[in-house]
Amino acid sequence: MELHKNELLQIHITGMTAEGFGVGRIHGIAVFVPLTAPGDIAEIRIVKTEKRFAYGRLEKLITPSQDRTEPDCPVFAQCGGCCYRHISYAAELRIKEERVRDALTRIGGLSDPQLKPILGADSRDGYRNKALLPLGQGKAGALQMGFYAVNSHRIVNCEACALQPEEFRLAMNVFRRWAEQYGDPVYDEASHSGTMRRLYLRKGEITGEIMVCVVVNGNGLHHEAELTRMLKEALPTLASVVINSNRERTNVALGKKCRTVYGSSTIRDQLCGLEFHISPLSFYQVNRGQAERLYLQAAEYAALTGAETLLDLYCGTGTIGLSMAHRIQKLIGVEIVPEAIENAKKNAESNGIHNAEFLCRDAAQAAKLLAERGEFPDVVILDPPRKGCGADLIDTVVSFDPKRIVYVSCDPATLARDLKQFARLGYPLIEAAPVDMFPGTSHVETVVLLSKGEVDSKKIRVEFSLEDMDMSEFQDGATYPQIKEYVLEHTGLKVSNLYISQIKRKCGIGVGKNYNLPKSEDSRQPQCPQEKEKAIREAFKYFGMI
Ligand SMILES: C[S@@+](CC[C@H](N)C(=O)[O-])C[C@H]1O[C@@H](n2cnc3c(N)ncnc32)[C@H](O)[C@@H]1O
Repeated sequence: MELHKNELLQIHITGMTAEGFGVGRIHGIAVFVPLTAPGDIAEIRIVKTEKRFAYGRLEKLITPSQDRTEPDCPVFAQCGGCCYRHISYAAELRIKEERVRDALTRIGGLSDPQLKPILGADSRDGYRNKALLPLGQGKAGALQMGFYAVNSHRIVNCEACALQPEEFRLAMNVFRRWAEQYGDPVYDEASHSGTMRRLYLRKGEITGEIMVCVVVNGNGLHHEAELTRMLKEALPTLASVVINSNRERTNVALGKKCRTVYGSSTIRDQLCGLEFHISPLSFYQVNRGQAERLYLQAAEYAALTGAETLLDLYCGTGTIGLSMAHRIQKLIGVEIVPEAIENAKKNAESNGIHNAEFLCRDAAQAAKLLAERGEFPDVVILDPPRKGCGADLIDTVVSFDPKRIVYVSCDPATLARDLKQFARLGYPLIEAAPVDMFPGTSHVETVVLLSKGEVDSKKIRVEFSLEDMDMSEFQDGATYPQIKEYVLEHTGLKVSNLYISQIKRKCGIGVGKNYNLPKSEDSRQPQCPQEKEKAIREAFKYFGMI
């Protein structure tokens, strides 16, 4: 049976995708429907069909899921920021925990991963200490500021975001007023013209210090002094106003150059009883309260005795390692962003920590350098960006022969991929603990312990069968929607299932025997253009499929 565009059908939603779309099956075909929830029985209209799945639009709820709640945000349906404001927090946590388990079994090949119950947050709202808000021009010329709609670069205008603290609402308000009177032209992505690209806000939750940064296509703004004056009036704890220059024609949000217009070039916050200085370009966990819980879990897994050398790879401003520095002999932190390393050194000094060394390098290169220096850390902490660690780094980390490896990840798919390699090299997963760092949104963090030694063979069996899986329409590794999302996010290109399946064939990755093959020898199927092939291959690499 096939599904047809515009068909009106009934569906029972049984699961949720990583992007936060409800998913159910009609005639055995998976249908993804935004704004639905597991347990919903709904009337939907098919809006797009692919060979093995389809997208639907919610038309009418017939029987709502018991998990449903009334969304408390006026732009929830349009905004790509949150995807769970229509269900209870308990249901959100259940879905996220299941997502981690699913990645560990489906991608990581673990038949029965040891998973702790997910660590939920005290509050779903007001937790974000950082917001990077794209700016645009509305139809009537008004400033647009908010988040992008799902899978697009269309700005959903927002006056106040529930995830953010009150000071960000005030800063946004001031910026709008200032822009109306004094603002430079808003940046236009298509023509790469105009000046104001983003409003970037940060808050030190404990100190209350606020940083306001404007990202510009150029060197500055014509009326910076006016902006500072208006911000100071509205925000008594304003500590820093910064201009970030980003002249690149890319989706990368921040440029490399910052100029402080007012106050300090950093703001301060406290984490695990220590004080941290944070530059605009340095990574800092967006949910401070949950970061403390995550670090506590990481410390428990690290099981430090006081005698160890601890290697903190991807250390940012040094937060994880420094929070454990009093329980070790020596800390080595590695990070690629120079400003973050400067912060880390200052953070060690201002907290009176003298057993730390920080290296500004690529993690894989630094690990090799340490091996050459004959430094063999006893415990390694890894906290990479979403793309994960990569094979080279994993090899070097294993060559240190550490007692324990603690891996903190913000992407269950790449975590699972990397765990598979660690397991092959003798470091199986002992336990994983999901932590909800980003309530309301689709993201979930996980901290895991890997260790050598005798482990129950049942827990580390690395094999799986597609037939066992509930989501059997998916191929090995990432799903087609995940690949599409990755490609769109990283290159701005839209790729079809046909193109993905063509490149899968080229790479020797299994696709269904007749999946997307031309119906006859001489039928003229469009061929994936080179640019898209490159982007799809990058996505395959990212998900560990090649
Ligand atoms: C998820 S953050 C973790 C930061 C820190 N551990 C924390 O908890 O705040 C990942 C960090 O890795 C850094 N990074 C990205 N690619 C890197 C690379 N190839 N080598 C070293 N560091 C890298 C980023 O700049 C960022 O600070």
